This record gives sequence, C-alpha cells and structure tokens, in this order.
Amino acid sequence: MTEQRPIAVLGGGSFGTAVANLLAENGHAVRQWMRDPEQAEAIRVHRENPRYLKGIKIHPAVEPVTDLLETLTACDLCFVALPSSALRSVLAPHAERLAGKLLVSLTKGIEAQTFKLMSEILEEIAPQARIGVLSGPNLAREVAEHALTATVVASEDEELCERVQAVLHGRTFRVYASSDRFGVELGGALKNVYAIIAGMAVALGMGENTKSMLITRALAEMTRFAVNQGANPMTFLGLAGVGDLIVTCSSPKSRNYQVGFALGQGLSLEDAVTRLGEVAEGVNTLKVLKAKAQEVGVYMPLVAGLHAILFEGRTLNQVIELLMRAEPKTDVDFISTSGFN
Ligand SMILES: NC(=O)c1ccc[n+]([C@@H]2O[C@H](COP(=O)([O-])OP(=O)(O)OC[C@H]3O[C@@H](n4cnc5c(N)ncnc54)[C@H](O)[C@@H]3O)[C@@H](O)[C@H]2O)c1
Ligand SMILES: O=P(O)(O)OC[C@H](O)CO
Repeated sequence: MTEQRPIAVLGGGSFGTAVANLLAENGHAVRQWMRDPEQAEAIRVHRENPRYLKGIKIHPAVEPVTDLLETLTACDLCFVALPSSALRSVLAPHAERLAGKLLVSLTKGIEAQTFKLMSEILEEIAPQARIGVLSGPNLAREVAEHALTATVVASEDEELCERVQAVLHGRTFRVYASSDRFGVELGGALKNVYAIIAGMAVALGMGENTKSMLITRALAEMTRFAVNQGANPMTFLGLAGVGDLIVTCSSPKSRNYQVGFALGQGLSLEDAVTRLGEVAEGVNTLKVLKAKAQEVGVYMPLVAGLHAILFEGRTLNQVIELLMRAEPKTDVDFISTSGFN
C-alpha cells in the first residue's frame, strides 16, 4: 500500500541515499533532507549523489530538500540516517514537530556523553513520537545495487514495524520484524568496533583461522556486554547481531573495516579517518564502550586491546601477546550466565 504522505529520509549520505531509493522504487514519494544545498542541487540536476554512492542513479521520486522544518511537517514517517554525532543537534531544535511521527533510526552509534543509543535520544527529544530502529547486514552500496539483502525493523510498536515492512519490502530487500529494539540497536552499534580489528588483521596478513576466531570471540564479547545491559542474547544470533558482525568484519566495503585496514598498513588513526572521508562510527563507539565496560565490570579483551593500541600507546604486538597469553576461558559463557535459557 502506498503511503498517503511523502516519506522523509534525513541524511544525505550513502545509507540515506540507498534507503531513499528503495522507498521510491516501491512507489512512495520521498523527501531526502540534507544540510548542503549544493549537494541537493547536484542531485536535482544529475540524479546522482555527487559525493556518496557514485554511479547509482537516484530515482525520480526522491526529492532532495534542505528545509528540515518543512520536511518534518510534510511527512509522518521519517527514517533518520544521520551520523550519531549529529542526530541530537539536528533534531532537538524541531522537537515539537516530531510529536506523533513515526521515527525510525538507521544510525549505528552511541552518544559519547550519555552512552545513549539513537532511538533513546529520539525518545528523549520527542516523547510523543513512535520510535523504531532498522539494523542488519546492510552495506549501503550493495543495497543500492540491489544485492539480495535482509534487515530487521525493531520496535515495541507492532504497527510501526508493519508499516516499515510494507514500505521497504521489495524484490531485493526483505524486512524482518523484532520487538527487541534495544538488542537490535546495540548489535548494530557494537559490531563496528570489531570490524576495525578485522580490517587491521587482514592488512597484517593474518589467516582465515584468525578471522574466524576474531568474529566468534567478538560475538561472545558483545553478547556478554549486551546481557549485562539487560538485552536478550538471542537477538545477537539474528541478522542484527551475528549477521551484521559477519558482513562488517568481512567486507572491504565496510568503512569501519577500511579504517582498520589503513591502521594495519601503518597509518595513524587521524590519517585513516581522513582517507576514508565518510562516517566510521566504530571509532567513537570504541572510546565510550571501553569506558562503559570498565565501569560495569564486563570483560571485553578485544575492545580493551584495540583501545590500548589506538589511545594508550601500546603496540599491536604487545596487545596480541597479552590476548594470546590471557588465562584460558570457557567458550560459550554468555548465555548460560544470563538468565535467558
Ligand atoms: N553506509 C552504510 O553502509 C550504512 C549501513 C547501515 C547503517 N549505516 C549507518 O547510517 C548512519 C549514516 O551513515 P552513512 O553511511 O549514510 O554516512 P555517510 O558518511 O555516507 O554520510 C553522512 C551524511 O551525514 C551528513 N552529516 C554529517 N553531519 C551532519 C550534520 N551535523 N547535520 C546534517 N547532516 C550531517 C553528511 O553531510 C553526509 O551527508 C551511520 O550511523 C551508519 O552507521 C550506514
Ligand atoms: O560501512 P560501515 O562499516 O559503517 O558498515 C555499514 C553497515 O553498518 C553494514 O551493515
């Protein structure tokens, strides 16, 4: 069923663009809000995003716009694809316009000062809005190129999930629903950190055994943390947990992986981020996650190891030595101790 009113996508980057196209291909009128008028004009004229997803044609039903207030007034359903560092500052000034809207966060990050997930910020800014998240193994370019892809919409609001499924489900994009918003969103944010480590390992020529060990121990570590925070560990066995972890830790198309790869080649963190020129949420997530894990007493050796290399002046060899010599542990320890059986 076609939505009566246009659908908003907030953010002019790669994922916002990919999702705007999917919605338009499904017959919906889309307003894609971006802050840069030159970018909007370039899309209007050339039907291509000049900076992100080069070579992808933008559907005629996607209208690039720069007036946020007008966009929020015109649309009931809004997908938010802003970097985590910008989401609050962009939306807070328009809080009263958000009441009653369906707000779906596509952003995979954690706010630095508060440790809040993006949907928690939306909830705080707009307590009268209906909130959901969309997360899964969804590399923007592959979504835009119509690779067969699945994702998860998560919300306590079943009708919101159904509406998102209805507008986004398509020939190449399958949308599963979940009521575990917290678990789905946390999975999407945490996996970025491990993708940096995976990219680094590949640049250093480490083998397939290493890659498998990294991904599996990353899953154990992020699930252990999630359980401590009250999430359901079963969610981490789904698309938004292990699914997203696999794709982001395996693909050179992932920006977080690319940052790790550049670090493995010997670039400084600053140079690696500059060379990327796009958002790699894992760098900020690493900082806040390390502090939080320490505060709540959760054992996260991979997070601590990467943090030591990037921010505490340790060498990679020192960290590898520490990790490999750490006392032997149990393999799957995070479900049996959680209370979820
Ligand atoms: N790219 C992907 O494959 C992908 C997939 C799923 C989820 N995500 C998530 O989507 C979010 C956005 O990522 P992206 O890939 O679209 O990023 P991107 O780097 O491609 O683009 C970021 C966009 O945000 C805009 N922006 C930055 N600061 C802003 C501000 N203060 N106000 C308004 N706009 C601002 C930039 O101009 C740019 O258009 C991230 O949290 C990311 O984790 C990305
Ligand atoms: O390019 P990344 O590393 O931000 O990852 C993109 C998506 O989150 C993959 O699902």
